[in-house]
Amino acid sequence: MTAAITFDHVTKKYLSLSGETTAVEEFDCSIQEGEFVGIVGPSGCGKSTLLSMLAGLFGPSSGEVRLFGEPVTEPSLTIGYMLQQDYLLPWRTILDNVCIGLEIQSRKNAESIEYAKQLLREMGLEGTEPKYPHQLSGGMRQRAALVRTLAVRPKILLLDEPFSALDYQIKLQLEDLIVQTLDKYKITAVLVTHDLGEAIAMCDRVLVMSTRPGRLKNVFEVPEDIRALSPLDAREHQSFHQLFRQLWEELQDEE
Ligand SMILES: Nc1ncnc2c1ncn2[C@@H]1O[C@H](COP(=O)(O)OP(=O)(O)OP(=O)(O)O)[C@@H](O)[C@H]1O
Repeated sequence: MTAAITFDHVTKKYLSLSGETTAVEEFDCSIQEGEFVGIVGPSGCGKSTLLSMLAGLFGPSSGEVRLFGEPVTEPSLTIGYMLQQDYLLPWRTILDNVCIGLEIQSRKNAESIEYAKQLLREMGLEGTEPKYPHQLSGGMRQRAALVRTLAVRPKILLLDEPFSALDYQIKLQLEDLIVQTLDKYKITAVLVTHDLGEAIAMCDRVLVMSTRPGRLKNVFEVPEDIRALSPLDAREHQSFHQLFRQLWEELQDEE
């Protein structure tokens, strides 16, 4: 079966006035359709660089990045990208904000607006359609950003530390919501995070990267008994603590 995502011997070097930086080196990995994969690693090891290449923002210096078997050459409509900041436009209502991707792609119509409204309801944002971003809490804004990303029906969702600006309780609620949504809409996802617990509680597999230049150092499968639980309940499970320690020790060697 063709993988949803393939990194094939990917190396990325940045050139700047201060010289050349090899961010990622010989990174090899395949992610199957419907899988949810976490990437953890020391600061600056190239995690965001990997997501940017998946999103088609720039290409690798060598090697190839493929989506469903096709080389990535430009930003793809099959990708949704969610960042730490919500980037909602303050002068637009929530409904107009969540429809912005549909507008850009000339796909805004009665059916797609109804779908956006359905997503707002599923994210617990019913009634916020006519409001403006400043009238919403941080957690609500981030949920609105998630709706904006999902409204264009991406096949792949990239999450770059999407919860790091939120308080702990809101973060756990959002983790749960995202896992349910990915499952419901059969979306493949990649999560970059510094929070090992978050990666274990949400993902099917966790990739550990080395210090820069980032290489794939190890891969940990999240046991089925954790994956069957909600991100909140997973944190109570014995296997969660074992895996947390393994990941922690793996990363200690890298700091
Ligand atoms: N546009 C750029 N030009 C030059 N160097 C860059 C550029 N973008 C990133 N880098 C460098 O490449 C390396 C990898 O950066 P990247 O942001 O991908 O790492 P990261 O693992 O996501 O980091 P963090 O965990 O701190 O967010 C870093 O050393 C960074 O300074």
